Amino acid sequence: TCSASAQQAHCFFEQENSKLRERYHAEYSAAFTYNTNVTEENRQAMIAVYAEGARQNKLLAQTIRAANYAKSEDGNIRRQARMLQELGADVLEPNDYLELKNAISAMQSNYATTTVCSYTNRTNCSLTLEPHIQERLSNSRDPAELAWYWREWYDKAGTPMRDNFAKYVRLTRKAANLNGYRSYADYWVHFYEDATFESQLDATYKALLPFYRQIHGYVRYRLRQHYGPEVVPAEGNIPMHLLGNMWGQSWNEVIDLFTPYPERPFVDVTSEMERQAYSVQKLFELGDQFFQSLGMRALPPTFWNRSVLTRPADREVVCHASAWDFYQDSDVRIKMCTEVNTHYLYVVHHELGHIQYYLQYEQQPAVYRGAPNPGFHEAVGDVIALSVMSAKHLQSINLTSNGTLDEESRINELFKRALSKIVFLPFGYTMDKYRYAVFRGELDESQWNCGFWQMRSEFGGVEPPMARSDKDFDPPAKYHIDADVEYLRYFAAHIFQFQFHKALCRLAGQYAPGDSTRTLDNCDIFGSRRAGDAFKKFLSAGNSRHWKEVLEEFTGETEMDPAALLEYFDPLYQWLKRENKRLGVPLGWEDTNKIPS
Ligand SMILES: C=C(C[SeH])C(=O)N1CCC[C@H]1C(=O)O
Ligand SMILES: [Zn+2]
Repeated sequence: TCSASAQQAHCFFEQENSKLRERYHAEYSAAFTYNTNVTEENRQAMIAVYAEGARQNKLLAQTIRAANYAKSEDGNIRRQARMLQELGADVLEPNDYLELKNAISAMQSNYATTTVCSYTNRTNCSLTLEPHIQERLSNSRDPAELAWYWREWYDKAGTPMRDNFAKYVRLTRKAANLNGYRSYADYWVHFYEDATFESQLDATYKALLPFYRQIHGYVRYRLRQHYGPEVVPAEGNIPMHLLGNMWGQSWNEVIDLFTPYPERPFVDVTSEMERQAYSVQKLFELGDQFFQSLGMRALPPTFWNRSVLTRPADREVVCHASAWDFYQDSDVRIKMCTEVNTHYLYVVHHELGHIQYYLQYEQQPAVYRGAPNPGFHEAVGDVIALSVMSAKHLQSINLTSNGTLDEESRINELFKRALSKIVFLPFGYTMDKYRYAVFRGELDESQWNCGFWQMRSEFGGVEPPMARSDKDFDPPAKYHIDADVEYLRYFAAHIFQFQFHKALCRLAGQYAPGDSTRTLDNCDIFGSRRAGDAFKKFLSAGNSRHWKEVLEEFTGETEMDPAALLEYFDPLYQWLKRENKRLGVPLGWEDTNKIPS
């Protein structure tokens, strides 16, 4: 046993980490069974396994506290002790814990099983978000049809979940307070190990707002030209049902409505993939080959036979894409309802980024098998996707003919990328600023819905297609709000990914400051072992070291910094400022009038 050995603390944590491996394996196995077969029996079984894990984690935290390991003179022991003492919801008494897990899984089940009625055939009420509703939001150009699907989804996926959400707010607040946090928001932010991270979030949003206002103004102007002044205001909020995404978080699905140079050739990857009869399997093989080209890990055989990569015909699943680590040796899987199109080409790479991170840090003790900054985990796949989506790479895999773009095509491409990367920022900012306000009691429960839309308007200049009130409850119409998934990680990832991209492109010889033949937006790191080595070193540390240390070794920086993002998009930013001035496009927006003032 450990007590005899001189390295008592190390022996203790080695033992506990091997037990954690088995507990995490059991928890993620039960959760995967539920997520890939949404039944009441599987939901209950998952909650039972989590409840047992919570009981064990509580005992472990008490033992660590009693032994005062958090004060050890060994930094590694201190770090592990501090992390394992953070109990989160596990601190709750068993009945509160069960009530919380039941509320969250009820919201997740509702989200996963909600179907809506067809606009064109009201007796058919079997339409699912993926693929049916998303296809209509991307391809319909009828504002009435788009408003129909928007309202159907929010009324059925959001409003019925108000009581579960209220329970979730009450019980997460109780857990946070029992753990010594002022609120669940403060508990969420502590994972960034940086007391100033929330103010950096505010500063980054403000730094990018001028660029976003240029995009927002131009899109509103072009949408108004297409749909007319009855549908799109000249200076007000953009009605979000026109933007090609249920939550207005990315607008690239409907870029054909506002392509800067519509006569210029466009890299329409979706139709090219269809023409070449691409399979779902092929999308994952592309991603797998990319990581292998960098000298990184190949997908293990178990990935291919244990993942759920398309929606099964015979059972309900949680379609929202996710990557899973079963805390064994290379037992990693993805669950998603993949379709063959550009959107899922991105999502496949995003999820494979999580998988690669799992594989790179799997030698770490269980407690360190995670990212030191939640934003890192969400950035890995996106960095690879930045190379994949470049004209140079798409040509190398025969998905486009021209690998180098003339200035006008380049503006089209940069605009399309900005419609997901820049447009996303006010959305991501609002997802957590709203929940922080709710968790901190700054937004009264009577204002939970109107406050949500007020913030979407204030920070992003978008609004619902029709009036909403506090009889509605719209936030749970977004997966992450049902599933208790914090969102700052995605905002941070949208900034970090350009810092990673710049460092990797430089290592791959694909980028040099001031060299117009090697710019960030046409860099493709495919095949670069130098880039791969640096990425492996960064990822394999897992959560064993502070994120600023591993970031500095990787990119030379110690902070989240939008400079690389702004450099990537600079040609577009300059173009938009000139074009909006030339067209007389008004910038900015007023408060929404879709909520009672
Ligand atoms: C693809 C995933 C699973 Se981690 C996701 O939730 N994402 C990826 C980008 C933003 C966010 C979203 O869909 O809201
Ligand atoms: Zn992700």
